[in-house]
Amino acid sequence: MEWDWVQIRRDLHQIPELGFQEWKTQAYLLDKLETLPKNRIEIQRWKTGLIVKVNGLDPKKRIGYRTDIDGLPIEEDTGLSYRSVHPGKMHACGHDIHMTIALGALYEIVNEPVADDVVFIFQPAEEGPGGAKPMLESSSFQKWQPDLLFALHIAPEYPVGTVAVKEGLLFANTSELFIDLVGKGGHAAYPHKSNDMVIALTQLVNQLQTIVSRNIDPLDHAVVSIGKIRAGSVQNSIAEEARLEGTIRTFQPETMALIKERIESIVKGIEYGFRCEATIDYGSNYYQVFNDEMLTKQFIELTTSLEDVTVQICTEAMTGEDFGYFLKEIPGFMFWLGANSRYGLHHRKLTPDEACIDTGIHVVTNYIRRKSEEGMQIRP
Ligand SMILES: CC(=O)N[C@@H](CCC[C@H](N)C(=O)O)C(=O)O
Repeated sequence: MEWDWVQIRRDLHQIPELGFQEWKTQAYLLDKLETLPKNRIEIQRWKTGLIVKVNGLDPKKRIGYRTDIDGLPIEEDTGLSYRSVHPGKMHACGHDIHMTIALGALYEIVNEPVADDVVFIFQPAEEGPGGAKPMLESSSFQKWQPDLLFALHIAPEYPVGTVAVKEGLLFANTSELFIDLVGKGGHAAYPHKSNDMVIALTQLVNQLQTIVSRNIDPLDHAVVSIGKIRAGSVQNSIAEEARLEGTIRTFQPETMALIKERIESIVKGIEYGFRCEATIDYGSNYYQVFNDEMLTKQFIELTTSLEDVTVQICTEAMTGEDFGYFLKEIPGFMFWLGANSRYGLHHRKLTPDEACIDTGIHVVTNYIRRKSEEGMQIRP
């Protein structure tokens, strides 16, 4: 049976689910896989994710391809007829496209198998709390652990038909950041009898913004972004509690440690200065995405030879990806796939051009086929 990629993408787009809650998504993927010849594939469920092995004709190695499957807690504002039916949740990072491309490549390989086994990994919780690390450590993953692993991420800023990649560091080290402040609430007319957490929080936000500008070597790179703040409950009451939520990004692991040290000092100062109590939680931390040099070089060569695909060498980005944990253990790489959207990743109006799905399937399938033609070899 022929699959309609655009329809699949739209179906998935409508049902975004947060990390480790991707039950409907898993059921949808299983429904599709159910229609494939039973003797060609084997499936393992892992939490809300899936690991699917397409059996090779004469397997000498396992080639792995990974997609993430979760959505974000963002209210969609695209106005699309197939917009999210889950209020407050959206596929705003392109994982609906990623899943469709994975299904597409899987379908191609099932219909025209290669010599080697090909393992397709549908990984939950990339946006948080992080599915890659526990999945990598699971017995399900280890049963079919691939010898090499690759993945893609859509890139709204590149036109469709573009693959952007580089050897070595591609994505940053990341850490989430949650800080809670507790002071003393009271009537807005009696500020001297309270410890106002609105003031403490705004001071804290401003002071955190001095870390990159004043403590980090200008030749190094780092980001401290606060994406959400919350304090108080009503306009004429002094806020007793406040919370900020953000993220830290660095290219060097040591810079991450330095930033955390500075955050802790600043928070101590806020506690002292505003007579409040603070707690810091670093949430989930992701290891940098570091592309294997030889495999990336070879991927560039193999992809450059494709008609209608332009390969660009990009610079590293401050985005994070828990795919970095896989690459720490298994040789492989990640690349950007041009998706041409006026609005960027994590934007409520993100609208990737669906034409990128065909390019993605083509690039991924071509790499798997060419790699399998090499026999035992993993490295070029
Ligand atoms: C590609 C992408 O956008 N990835 C996310 C990964 C989230 C990491 C974590 N939740 C954090 O905020 O630190 C990103 O935000 O870069």
